[in-house]
Amino acid sequence: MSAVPNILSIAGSDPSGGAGIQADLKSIAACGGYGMAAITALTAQNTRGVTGVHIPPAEFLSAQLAAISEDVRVDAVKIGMLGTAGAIRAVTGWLRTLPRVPVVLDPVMVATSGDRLLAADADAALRALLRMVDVVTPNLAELAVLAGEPTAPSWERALTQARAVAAEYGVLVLAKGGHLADRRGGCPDALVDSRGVVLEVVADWANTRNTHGTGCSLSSALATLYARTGSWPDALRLGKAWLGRALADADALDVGSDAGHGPVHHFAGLWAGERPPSPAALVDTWWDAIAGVREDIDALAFVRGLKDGTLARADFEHYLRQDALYLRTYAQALSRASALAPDAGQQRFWASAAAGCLEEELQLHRTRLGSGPPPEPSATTAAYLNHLTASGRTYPVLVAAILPCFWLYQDTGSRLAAAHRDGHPYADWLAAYSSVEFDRATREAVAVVQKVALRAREDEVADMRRAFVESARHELLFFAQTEADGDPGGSGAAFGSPRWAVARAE
Ligand SMILES: Nc1ncnc2c1ncn2[C@@H]1O[C@H](COP(=O)(O)OP(=O)(O)OP(=O)(O)O)[C@@H](O)[C@H]1O
Ligand SMILES: Cc1ncc(COP(=O)(O)O)c(N)n1
Repeated sequence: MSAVPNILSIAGSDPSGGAGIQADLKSIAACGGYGMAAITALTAQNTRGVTGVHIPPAEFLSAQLAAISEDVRVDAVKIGMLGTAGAIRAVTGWLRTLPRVPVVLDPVMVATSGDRLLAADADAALRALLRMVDVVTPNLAELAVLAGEPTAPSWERALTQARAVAAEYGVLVLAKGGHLADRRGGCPDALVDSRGVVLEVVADWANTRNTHGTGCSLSSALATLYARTGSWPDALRLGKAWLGRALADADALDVGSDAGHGPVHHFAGLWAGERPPSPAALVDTWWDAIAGVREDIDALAFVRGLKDGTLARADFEHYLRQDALYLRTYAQALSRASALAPDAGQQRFWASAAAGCLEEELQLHRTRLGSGPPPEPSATTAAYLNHLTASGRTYPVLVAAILPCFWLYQDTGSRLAAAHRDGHPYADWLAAYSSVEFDRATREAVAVVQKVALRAREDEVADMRRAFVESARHELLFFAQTEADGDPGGSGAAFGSPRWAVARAE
């Protein structure tokens, strides 16, 4: 069996190419699927609105669907504009003839332009179809119609409506925040079941008029990515990241007049050399993979003592001395990442992280330890440094190895920050790792590594993930080391040598 899933869109045609089956086929291809389309309706529309709708007989829709399923394995279905109750019945009848297949329903009722795309008498048929699908993806107005309420005035209310719809129809509801009036937070979407939110993802707002067809695009991306991953939350994470890229670059296309809403750029990532979204390349899944390491870090006597202030001063100073050694080499790793970076933005980010690491974090150590001679690295420190050094051969693996030091400190630091109180003996440490600046730097580091992972080859992505997990394990061991198991003079060969020159020469 091919690894490329066959995805069927049952939807209307938008001849201007931004919404409907045209958007679906582009989205399916961009997300790594083979796209098929059974057409429910022809619209005459452009970026400014719909001027006509022609609906072929429902029997002809049934004939298209039968022709497909008699010959082609269908791995997932996306349903968009249906137009009439007759078309909906044709689809429900056809779905009953199939073996179990994942279905995403985008309940297209009204276009962004305000034009009606579903007959008023089709309501009951649509509700019957709802019971047969896995996920329904209404916008705020459609969600309100399904819930039988006025449009939600807030995101919290939308989530309550989504939960009610999920319970009534036995489906997952993807509530979408694209039409939220309050734009202070990012643009949220949430996958909701009858018990509440399963996953919420928040994207930056794209500052563009060109949002025509975002709902069509997201729902077909979801169907495709579910067929590839077998997980609705993963499909949402990947689909939302992909759509964010398509929205961010929408203005690079020149489709329609300024008065209209143009399409998103479905192939923005692919044309820039990225691969179709892949779950392995999702940095969030790496983070999930180290959940056990994170729990172990929280459970360490060292971390608990750091939090409540009971940690012995000698243990903290031993840790700090090793950390000072570590940070000098870590700054070299950051500088090497800067040297290898493919563009000026990433080059600057890593260079400023290296400078920040040397200036601010080491300052903390100097204040605490004075300026005595550097100690020898313990075996634990040396092992971590050697891992960083060995990871320095390629940029993708290096930045993946660098990331846990940001992410785990930001994560641990933000939770320890709650323990901050006047007179806390380690207040300066707690403040350094829970600062707004460190949060921002960590978010940017995650975003850069995510960008690199999406461009990397599959074997490189696997190496990146391994390097990330390995660094996370070293972080745990680093926190866990105490004076007692340090081994001054041990395998500390890595420190103090021009390690990147060594790494290159190997
Ligand atoms: N300006 C924006 N910036 C970022 N994401 C957006 C923006 N507008 C819409 N989205 C995202 O696009 C997807 C579609 O959301 P929306 O709520 O607009 O649904 P829709 O109305 O069905 O779409 P359409 O505009 O195609 O009708 C969601 O993932 C939403 O979060
Ligand atoms: C054929 C067709 N299907 C769906 C939509 C909804 O998309 P949007 O709300 O972005 O206009 C549309 N305009 N045309």
